[in-house]
Amino acid sequence: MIEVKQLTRVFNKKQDTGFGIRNVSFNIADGDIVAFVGDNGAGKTTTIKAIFGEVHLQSGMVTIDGHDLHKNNNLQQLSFFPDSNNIPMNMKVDEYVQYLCAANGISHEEYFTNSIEIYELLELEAHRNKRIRELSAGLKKRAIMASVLIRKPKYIFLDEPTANLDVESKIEFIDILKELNHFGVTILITSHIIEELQEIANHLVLISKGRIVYDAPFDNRTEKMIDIYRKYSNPKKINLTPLKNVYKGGVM
Ligand SMILES: Nc1ncnc2c1ncn2[C@@H]1O[C@H](COP(=O)(O)OP(=O)(O)OP(=O)(O)O)[C@@H](O)[C@H]1O
Repeated sequence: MIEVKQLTRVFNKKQDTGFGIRNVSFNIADGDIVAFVGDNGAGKTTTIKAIFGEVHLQSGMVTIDGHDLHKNNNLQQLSFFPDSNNIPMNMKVDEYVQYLCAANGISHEEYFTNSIEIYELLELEAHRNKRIRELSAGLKKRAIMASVLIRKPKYIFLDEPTANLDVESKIEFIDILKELNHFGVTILITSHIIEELQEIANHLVLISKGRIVYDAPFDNRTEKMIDIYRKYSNPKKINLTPLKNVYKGGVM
């Protein structure tokens, strides 16, 4: 179990109005697929980076099975699937994967054996010696997925893994996540495509303006994530008057 406790990071001095996250707390039980949902700028990436120790916190801590996540190599049980802009573009795919394996205590033998299977799964074999910046958006996501899967982590945190993917690749990624969960991998995933989260999540955490506004188990057979989002995230209703003013005389 991962316990996220009272994480606070505000990015300017005005604690009341500054952007960031405030007292973010929620638990991730082993075996869960947590949908972490919020609008642009709500604080999802900041929270995930804070969990991985990549954001300096003003307060809060994260534990794994009751122990500090950031001590005794505990963090190696987790793997982060970052946004494609946050990966080293000049590295070759295989260099990137090997680097992350080495940094997370994976032996060269394990990297070698697993990489053969995972490159085959993700159809990356022909691209492993290409620089990441040369890859299409979809292939970059596959390279990141390879770096995650080869390490066989117990927990995976995915920040918009399906953004920019075509429909077929999205379905493949979701199928991979479902299968990983059957193998006992615990998952936290952010996405703006709520339909795909509806399909796989069994726990929903909503964040709005840096605060958790909803945190509960989710049953996709009886609940609609979009309805919970509308109720708790309080999305602003767009003022359509300017559009009506432009179009009131009819179209060209
Ligand atoms: N290093 C930083 N310096 C200043 N402000 C930051 C920094 N990192 C994040 N923020 C601000 O904190 C808020 C939360 O950003 P974050 O990237 O966590 O949102 P998000 O929910 O992941 O959004 P998106 O869906 O657009 O990716 C935003 O207003 C963002 O501008």
